[in-house]
Amino acid sequence: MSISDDLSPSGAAAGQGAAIRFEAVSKSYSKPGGGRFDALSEVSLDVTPGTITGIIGRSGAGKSTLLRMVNGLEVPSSGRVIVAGHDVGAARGGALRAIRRDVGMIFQHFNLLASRTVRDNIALPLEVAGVPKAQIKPRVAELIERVGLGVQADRYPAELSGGQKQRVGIARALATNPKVLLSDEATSALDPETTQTVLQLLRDINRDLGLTVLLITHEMAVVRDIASHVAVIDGGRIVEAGETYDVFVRPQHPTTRSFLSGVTGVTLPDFVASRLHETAGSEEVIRVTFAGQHATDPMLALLGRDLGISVNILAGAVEEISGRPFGNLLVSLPAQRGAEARAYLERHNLTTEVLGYVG
Ligand SMILES: Nc1ncnc2c1ncn2[C@@H]1O[C@H](COP(=O)(O)OP(=O)(O)OP(=O)(O)O)[C@@H](O)[C@H]1O
Repeated sequence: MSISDDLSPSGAAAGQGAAIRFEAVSKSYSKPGGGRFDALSEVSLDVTPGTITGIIGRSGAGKSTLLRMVNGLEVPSSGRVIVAGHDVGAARGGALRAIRRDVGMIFQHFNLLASRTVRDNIALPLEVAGVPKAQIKPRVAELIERVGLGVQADRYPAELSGGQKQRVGIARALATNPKVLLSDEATSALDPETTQTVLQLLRDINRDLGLTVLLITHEMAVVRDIASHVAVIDGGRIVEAGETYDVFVRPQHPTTRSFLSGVTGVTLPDFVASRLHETAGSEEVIRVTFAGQHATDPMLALLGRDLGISVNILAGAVEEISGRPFGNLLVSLPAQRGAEARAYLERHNLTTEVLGYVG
């Protein structure tokens, strides 16, 4: 059942166009010793229908609080969360239940019932929704097929691997045909290989069902691998948001940069990192980011040819984000020519960032 079948029209005009809209959402909690603590401050974000959108932040940044507002598990202290045109915080009773049917959720620790088989875990939301038994059976079989658990259908959670448990979680979340799937660190407890298979399943579901996926994570690699859009949250505020590719290529905020330094290739070799300092030295160490068609351009060779500046390559990688090439190089060059070299590279649409100095 869709939300609109069940809800009063009062909120219907709100949040048009966005699958989920956060409108100046704040949340504060009482502190044990008195006073208030702001877990979220004035968060505004539109999640485009059909996208996979990642919210990334450190522990305590407010990710879970934000996610849990989408299905009404948390209520904003001020502001509104609009899902498919309806104000979640204002919904009660049948209206809130309808929203929850339209918003599936998967969890880091799977949250399966140990006493129920795979089949019966997946059936649970349908039972709760009052779906007739005769309809539950074929629906569960279809879901088991979709997540590739045919062999395990009659096993209990304790007999499954982490990846299989998460597949059950995904099937259960899809049972009521939601429009939105929330993912709360769904791959954080899984090894890298299993993570990739679960991310692939989420991608397939997003593509095949046109479902909007909103995921929270503290790993930029997850965002890179799956999300078309990303919002970076820091201290309860969104500090940067946009298409993943743009945020990777032109990160604006230091928090975004620090998340990116773990994934975009390229960590400084130890022998350079240990000598790096902030005050001027004879060699400047810079990060050069290449995007789109420039990823394969021999810009550093041109720098030598046009300006006579020779560059040492310290580390580098070219990868693909949202199907587009993206390269990242760490180089050192003579510090007295640094500004000139960076201006040249920027003129050729590369992005540069000074990391420090050696010598
Ligand atoms: N019920 C609550 N009462 C008081 N403080 C809370 C409550 N829930 C969350 N907080 C606080 O709000 C802040 C944000 O918590 P939240 O769980 O949203 O962060 P998070 O980014 O999801 O972190 P993690 O990745 O560690 O789960 C934290 O400082 C947390 O301690």
